[in-house]
Amino acid sequence: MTLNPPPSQQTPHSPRQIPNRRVLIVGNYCHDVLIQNGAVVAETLGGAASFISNVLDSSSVSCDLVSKVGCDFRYEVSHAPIVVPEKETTVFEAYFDLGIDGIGHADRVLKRVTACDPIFPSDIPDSRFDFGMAVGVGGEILPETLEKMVEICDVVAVDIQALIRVFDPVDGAVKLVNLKESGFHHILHRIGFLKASSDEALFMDVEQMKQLCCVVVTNGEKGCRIYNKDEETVVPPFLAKQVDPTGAGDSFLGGLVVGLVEGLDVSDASLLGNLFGSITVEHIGQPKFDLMMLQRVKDEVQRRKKQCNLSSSHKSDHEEFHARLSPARFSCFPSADSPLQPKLLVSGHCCESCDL
Ligand SMILES: Nc1ncnc2c1ncn2[C@@H]1O[C@H](COP(=O)(O)OP(=O)(O)O)[C@@H](O)[C@H]1O
Ligand SMILES: O=P([O-])([O-])O[C@@H]1[C@@H](O)[C@H](O)[C@@H](O)[C@H](O)[C@@H]1O
Repeated sequence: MTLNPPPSQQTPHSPRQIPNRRVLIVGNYCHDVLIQNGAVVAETLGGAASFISNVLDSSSVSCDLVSKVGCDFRYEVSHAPIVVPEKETTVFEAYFDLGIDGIGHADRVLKRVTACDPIFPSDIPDSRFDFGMAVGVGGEILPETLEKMVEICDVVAVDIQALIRVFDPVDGAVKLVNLKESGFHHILHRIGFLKASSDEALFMDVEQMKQLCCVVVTNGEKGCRIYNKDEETVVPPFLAKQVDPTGAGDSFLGGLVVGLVEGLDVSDASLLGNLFGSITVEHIGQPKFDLMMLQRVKDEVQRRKKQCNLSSSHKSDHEEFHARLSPARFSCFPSADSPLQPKLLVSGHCCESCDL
């Protein structure tokens, strides 16, 4: 599958002296508090920006990151955030035993407890980028922020959660509004990719959106599905032992963009997304990717590119690439038991039996 750039991105930009920087990530870091049976079981660095930059850094893809936190921010990160003195860092509580949440996760109810400042257009550098990633978690991406991103980036990938989340004024519970009523609808024809989980996809018209941009719908252990104009592609998952689902969608998007930056087509890049998503659910908080696994992935990506250059008939065949990427072969399952395991552990599923 090849991507048709949106019309706004088909026109060449005015001549530039300075080459593009690679990837711009826009979204706030946050503090995540994981709660089970009324007790805090873990406090971790969160926010889509943190999971995505972890994937990009691990894959040696250079990125700039624009994120805001308060003075209370308590993590050392490789991409320094803007510290807003009078504000607190965004905090999310994730409850793992409250049943179905407002956004449909059977295993997680999210509440935004505090919110740092939005990210304004003036916070974003005036450089040009190959890829922009609009990945807010707590409502920090404004329509004018996304407008600036589509101006300065050749292709923009958007996580729908950055656009459609609203927060209960009393307890901060996350709810979703339809994309049409989100205040971003007028910009959507200018973006390249829209990523949604299967629960979030219920809040948009996929048939309409796939005519405007490439839509990627993730579906947990079942992998993902790509909708691009009239093409639809199912991309199979990888085996995983789920411990904590937090960050899977973010790492997926990181893997997708790594693949695109490396020159893979969208369906092959989505396989990388599935791979990083599957490894993320095996960890609490930020996953540390195994160095040997990362090297194998790099080698396989180069091999795949050569293969696709030699024969266009390979392009739609995922099976070999999928088998060679399979993390089961890299024995990267976590070794230690985690405190969340008894409740959240999902036994591994075989990708061959996927019924997506
Ligand atoms: N239990 C799992 N087993 C294997 N892969 C998973 C699992 N959960 C998530 N993933 C991978 O991570 C991606 C994103 O997960 P998903 O749960 O759909 O997103 P979100 O975290 O936004 O709800 C999936 O498309 C899949 O590739
Ligand atoms: O799990 P996921 O949906 O990919 O993404 C998560 C967000 O939904 C959540 O708001 C945030 O607190 C987590 O750190 C993570 O970014």
